[in-house]
Amino acid sequence: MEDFLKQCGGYAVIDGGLATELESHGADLNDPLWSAKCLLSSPHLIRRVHLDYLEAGANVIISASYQATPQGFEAKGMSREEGEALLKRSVEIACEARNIYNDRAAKGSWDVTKDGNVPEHHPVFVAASVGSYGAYLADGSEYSGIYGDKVTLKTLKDFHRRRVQLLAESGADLIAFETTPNKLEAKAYAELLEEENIKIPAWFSFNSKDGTNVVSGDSIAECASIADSCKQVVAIGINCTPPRFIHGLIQSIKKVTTKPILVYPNSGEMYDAERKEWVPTTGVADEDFVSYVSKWRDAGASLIGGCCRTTPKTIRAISKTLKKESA
Ligand code: MET
Ligand SMILES: [Zn+2]
Repeated sequence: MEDFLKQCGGYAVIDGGLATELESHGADLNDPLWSAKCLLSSPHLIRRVHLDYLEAGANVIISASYQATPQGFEAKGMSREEGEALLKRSVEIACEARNIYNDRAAKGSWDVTKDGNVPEHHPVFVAASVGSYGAYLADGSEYSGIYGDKVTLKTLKDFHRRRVQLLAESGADLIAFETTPNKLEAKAYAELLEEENIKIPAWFSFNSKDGTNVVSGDSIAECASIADSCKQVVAIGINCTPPRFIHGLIQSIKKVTTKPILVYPNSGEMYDAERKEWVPTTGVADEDFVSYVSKWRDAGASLIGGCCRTTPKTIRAISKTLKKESA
């Protein structure tokens, strides 16, 4: 990760919301598989959104496997082999987007973007997304972190094991454990990475709704410490959390780790778990989002991007800000 950050000029740009951007291109993700539904119906659209993020300046693109699980595909009537192939496909699509991007860079044949910017060629990592158990349940519990007493460390490890094994062999550069809502799940990830002797690095990213704790109420310091103790973890941070909470969370994480810190907040809009939709008007405008970027960087974040409801426009603005300041 240190080398990669150096190649990126000190700071890396993470992509923006994948699922919500797919939706704004007309994909209907009202399904337990969420963005993974597009692996079946419109892989070309996933590739296009990855490419849009790359051309906007992203150094890390995150695959469409957030809510893709062997268990979820099986529930759709697919065979084990079909489900596993689709999971790997999510990473292949991201790698294809990177190839197209590198190819265009080599030939200098960019699509000039709407605002007249010519993209620059930059290093790219493909991250394989792993959403939480709560994301698989698709009942909003990834934002409550409350799984009930029946869900133990073993339940979570068994649930995640196969997907993690598959993604580790998929050609991705790292595994992105995203939107982790509690410390039990962080512990499950850390133990799995060691038990399975996973060869690619990982990042652990948590979500918060109060700026002090992760969504379950577990302390961010405890969660970040679990990540810090795991040797495969190369970066620790926060995603899908309103921008206003990020600064304080970076400070809390910094107290317990020297590993790079990543942040990719959502647009600040609220998610209505019952209606399964984002409530507009509750968020911050792109310009306001970007005005936070240098503060996050100064507080100690070295990978910065956006999560749900952020767009290539947000990412382009983040990239410009970071570049300006490291120049
Ligand atoms: N990388 C995932 C996405 O943008 C993160 C979702 S957080 C609920 O689709
Ligand atoms: Zn999100």
